[in-house]
Amino acid sequence: MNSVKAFAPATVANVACGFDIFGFAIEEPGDVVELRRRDEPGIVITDIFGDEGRLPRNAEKNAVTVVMLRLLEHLGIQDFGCEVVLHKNMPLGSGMGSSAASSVAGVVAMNELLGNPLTRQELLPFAMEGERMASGSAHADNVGPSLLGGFVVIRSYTPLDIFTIPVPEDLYCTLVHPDIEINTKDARFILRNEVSLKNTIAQMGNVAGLVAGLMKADYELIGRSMVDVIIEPVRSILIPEFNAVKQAAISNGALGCSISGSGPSLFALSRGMESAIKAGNAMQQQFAAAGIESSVHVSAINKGGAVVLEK
Ligand SMILES: Nc1ncnc2c1ncn2[C@@H]1O[C@H](COP(=O)(O)OP(=O)(O)O)[C@@H](O)[C@H]1O
Ligand SMILES: N[C@@H](CCOP(=O)(O)O)C(=O)O
Repeated sequence: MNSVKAFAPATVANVACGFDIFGFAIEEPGDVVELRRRDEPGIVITDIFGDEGRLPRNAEKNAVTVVMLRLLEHLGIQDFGCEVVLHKNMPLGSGMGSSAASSVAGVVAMNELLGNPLTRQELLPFAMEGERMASGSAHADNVGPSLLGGFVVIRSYTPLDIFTIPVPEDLYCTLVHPDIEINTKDARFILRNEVSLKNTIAQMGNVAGLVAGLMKADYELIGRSMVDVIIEPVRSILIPEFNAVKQAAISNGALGCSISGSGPSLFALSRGMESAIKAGNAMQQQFAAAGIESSVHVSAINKGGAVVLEK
């Protein structure tokens, strides 16, 4: 095989109460990567579209290629050469798992080009290395769902224990990206290291409630459990109009609303697509009233994750 094209979707990490342990992918947008074998050794980024020239062309510094380098090292493959073209289909520092989508598309495409030596689950640690490079932390709540699809739970990081749980068929996500940028590294740096016992108890109740609500298709329970008493109060300060936009979503029928990943995007979950569209319109209008442009994506939960488009 000489060339491969792969797609990896955007993701919503944390899902309110599950900092670093919950995430799901949406259908669109997603990054697309094209790999083409070349005779000379080395991984070379030949083109990146959609990044306004902002992303590094150095393979060690770009999330899409650093994962390929680590995979080749692990497999003991030397003198391998390929050209990489990245189609960057989402903004950087968006809270939509932008770096993760590149890492996952990169590692899936490379694995395919090599004849699939590793399973999807086995690719996860390599995709996490892209997150380490981009944000200083190898968190799996974006790369996990982008790679595997479904609603992902990371029970443990050491050892890595990750699984998916079922979600109700009629559950829809509204993802609203205001036209501002927040770096995940910065948004992690401002978090406190200590959590009170009172907040730990509240958060654990909501984590349990959200898992049970999703598995039992209990929409009311899902909504009641989308409460984050630890991270959201700190990070929401970085997002202009956060409270008003969240309120707009809930007043317009969303089950719950919180920060997507480290922000600035907000996500809401709703029962049914119509309700999700209505919440999205209200959220966008609220941002617009404050002079902030935003884009809205409405999607079911993506069950399959990354896909090989061509080979
Ligand atoms: N292929 C890539 N796509 C997106 N960001 C990348 C990529 N490669 C490196 N980065 C770096 O990662 C950082 C953005 O990642 P992050 O803040 O996690 O964004 P997001 O919250 O959207 O995932 C930026 O510093 C960017 O330069
Ligand atoms: N759990 C991470 C998720 C970051 O998501 P991103 O989409 O902002 O990269 C965190 O909250 O830091």
